[in-house]
Amino acid sequence: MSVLDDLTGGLVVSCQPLPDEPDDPMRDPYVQGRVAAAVVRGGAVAVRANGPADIRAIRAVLDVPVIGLYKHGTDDIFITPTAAHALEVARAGADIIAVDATDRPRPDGRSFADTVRAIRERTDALVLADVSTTAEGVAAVEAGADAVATTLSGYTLASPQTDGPDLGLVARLVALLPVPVIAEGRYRTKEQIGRAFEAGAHAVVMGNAVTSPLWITRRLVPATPRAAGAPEKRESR
Ligand SMILES: CC(=O)N[C@H](C=O)[C@@H](O)[C@H](O)[C@H](O)COP(=O)(O)O
Repeated sequence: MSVLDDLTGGLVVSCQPLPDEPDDPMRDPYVQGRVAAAVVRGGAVAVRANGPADIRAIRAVLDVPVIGLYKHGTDDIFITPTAAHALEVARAGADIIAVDATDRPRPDGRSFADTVRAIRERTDALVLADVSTTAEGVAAVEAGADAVATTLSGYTLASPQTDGPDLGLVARLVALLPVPVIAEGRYRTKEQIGRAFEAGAHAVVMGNAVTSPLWITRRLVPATPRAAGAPEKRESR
């Protein structure tokens, strides 16, 4: 029995401030802990969170599985770029560590397979490979990943740049891989969640559409007459 079984057929909610918004008022471990508690009360089977401080704050108040990651740096690979980042995530209480497994150079020069080996030597936490293509998913499993997520489709040169989720990638990975495939990346609606499960997803991760008031409000405001001529990034006081 693995912690991945607890995610089966469920909604995972990603509780993170907006990455490109240093002043996102949600950037606060206490706040993310409350957000995580709320989504679990609403039925989320697990949460995904970024950085040791947020992961610790969430772990302190919740028993559900935590998928942890550590966004760091300005290189292409910034989701848990090294084994050292992964171990910090595990120490903070994550059960599953999300690691960029795309086919791009890693900042420390190691391969994804080496990174997984180094993680395995030091922790029992599982490794979730965040990929953008079918080939990356296959390679990630060969390298020892316990599960694969479509998180990075749409964010690499090798993947389609679409507004919606990459449901085709979910289906292709499910057909090829012996490990759970998690659908993640731009899921916004119940219909998209349903289609991901029809494609064989083990679980679906939803982020900003649930947990970012800043992101949600910015998408709604342009529909109002007040928005005409208003400065683009206006925040409420
Ligand atoms: C590409 C990248 O860095 N994705 C990150 C992964 O952890 C997060 O910034 C996303 O918010 C999250 O995965 C899900 O968010 P949404 O459901 O809004 O796509």
